[in-house]
Amino acid sequence: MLGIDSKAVALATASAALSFVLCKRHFERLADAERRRRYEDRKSFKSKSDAAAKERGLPSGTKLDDVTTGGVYLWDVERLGRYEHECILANIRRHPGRAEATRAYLRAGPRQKLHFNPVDVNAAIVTCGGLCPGLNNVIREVTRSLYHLYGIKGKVYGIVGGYKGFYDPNTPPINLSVDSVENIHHEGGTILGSSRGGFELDKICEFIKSKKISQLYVIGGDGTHRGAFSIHEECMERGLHVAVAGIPKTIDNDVDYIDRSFGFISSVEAAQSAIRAAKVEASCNLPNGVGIVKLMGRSSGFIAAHATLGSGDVDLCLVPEVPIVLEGSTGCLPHLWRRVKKNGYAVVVVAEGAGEEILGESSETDASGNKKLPQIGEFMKKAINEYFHKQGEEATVKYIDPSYMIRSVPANATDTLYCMQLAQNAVHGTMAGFTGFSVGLCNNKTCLLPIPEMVLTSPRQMNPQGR
Ligand SMILES: Nc1ncnc2c1ncn2[C@@H]1O[C@H](COP(=O)(O)OP(=O)(O)O)[C@@H](O)[C@H]1O
Ligand SMILES: O=P(O)(O)OC[C@H]1O[C@](O)(COP(=O)(O)O)[C@@H](O)[C@@H]1O
Repeated sequence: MLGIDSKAVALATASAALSFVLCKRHFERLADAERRRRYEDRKSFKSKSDAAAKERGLPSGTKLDDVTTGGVYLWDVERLGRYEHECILANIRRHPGRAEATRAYLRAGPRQKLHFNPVDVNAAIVTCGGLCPGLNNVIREVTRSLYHLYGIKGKVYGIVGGYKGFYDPNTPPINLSVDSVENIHHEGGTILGSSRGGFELDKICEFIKSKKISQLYVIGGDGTHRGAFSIHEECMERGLHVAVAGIPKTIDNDVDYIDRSFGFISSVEAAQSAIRAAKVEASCNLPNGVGIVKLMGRSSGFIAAHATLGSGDVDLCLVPEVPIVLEGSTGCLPHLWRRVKKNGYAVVVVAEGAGEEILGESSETDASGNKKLPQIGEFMKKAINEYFHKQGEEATVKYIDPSYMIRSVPANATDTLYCMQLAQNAVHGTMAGFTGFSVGLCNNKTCLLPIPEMVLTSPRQMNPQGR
């Protein structure tokens, strides 16, 4: 009797273990398939954007390995010994079992030898694309560095309203002086104004030539940097003696190679008040309150993810990098239902570029050629209402879109300091004669970065599986 029972127990245990293993394998296979699908999605997104970049005739990312005034600065570490400049190793991560080329960037900072005589320097500053906290700080610090650190005797032109301001008679340039920029860093936006679209290389170069400009500071995102590099190349072509420096601006934090873009931290901070408001609305409005906050992030969810993690109050965060699953065991609607049933309310943060796989890609574009985005916030509001209705209850969904409020705030102290470092180092770079470069924090050190390479892999995305 005892023998039969123990056999039965052993059999039952073995069969339970087997079904556990099979079940586990099944779920592992499902998880693998999902990971694979996401990987393929990301790969096809990247190859599409690379193909689009090629079609639009963007710079191919040529590497120059010499330090000249026309140089772009990306070196193999083995060759660093040939130069007297300090470099910062770029790709410090090593994948086990994979050989990697080591790259390094030229460290930014003042140089002993100046290429330009400060007496002869006329400069121009332009801000392009969407707004971002810190634009005024950069304008202020470039102007102050030119006059205070290097004592230039020429003019600093503020180009009004983006690239068009180089040639639009309705928006003539303004003169920037140490006095006129003294207090601008307390304000959001840009005192110069900005715009999308409009880039007439010939007219821009004509302006540069006619005003005898020898240094151009271009503050903008990947589109603006593509323009900046074209200006640099055209100036070289025409034999104009001009140093062109980019200062990367993006509220979305999607310019590649840099640790973070200026203004990003201020925006994440500004998003906190919207999330707090959504929480108050959701928790006070019965029945079943849900607060949705839409944040910027065209093709990457850096702001949404950082604001979410920084707040600790968000139940669901949707980003472009992770396809949205609405229903089913891993669906976000049942998840929200469970959160509301447990806590009485729920808070959702959604990046504006999330959910294209559900809503489809728009064929419309803005003046710069950036594609318009479907209305994911409104879509989620409707989907949540319908889901609760299907469960036999009503939800009270409040939708908040604070996008412009978040990018129009002044820079906080951290970004103010960062903007100062970027601006000063852009000026150090141009005064030393470097051109066609951008400046940014790389592994926590300010570096001069090669524009063609930087724009080739921008916009970057978050790695949802990253650490
Ligand atoms: N490939 C390019 N070559 C030259 N100018 C460009 C290019 N792409 C965009 N621009 C110009 O740069 C400016 C800003 O571009 P936009 O895409 O709106 O913002 P961002 O620079 O923030 O990406 C616009 O005036 C646009 O016309
Ligand atoms: O409505 P606008 O001014 O075109 O700006 C909206 C877009 O600008 C962005 O802030 C990014 O702009 P930039 O690439 O110019 O930094 C996106 O997040 C957003 O989609």
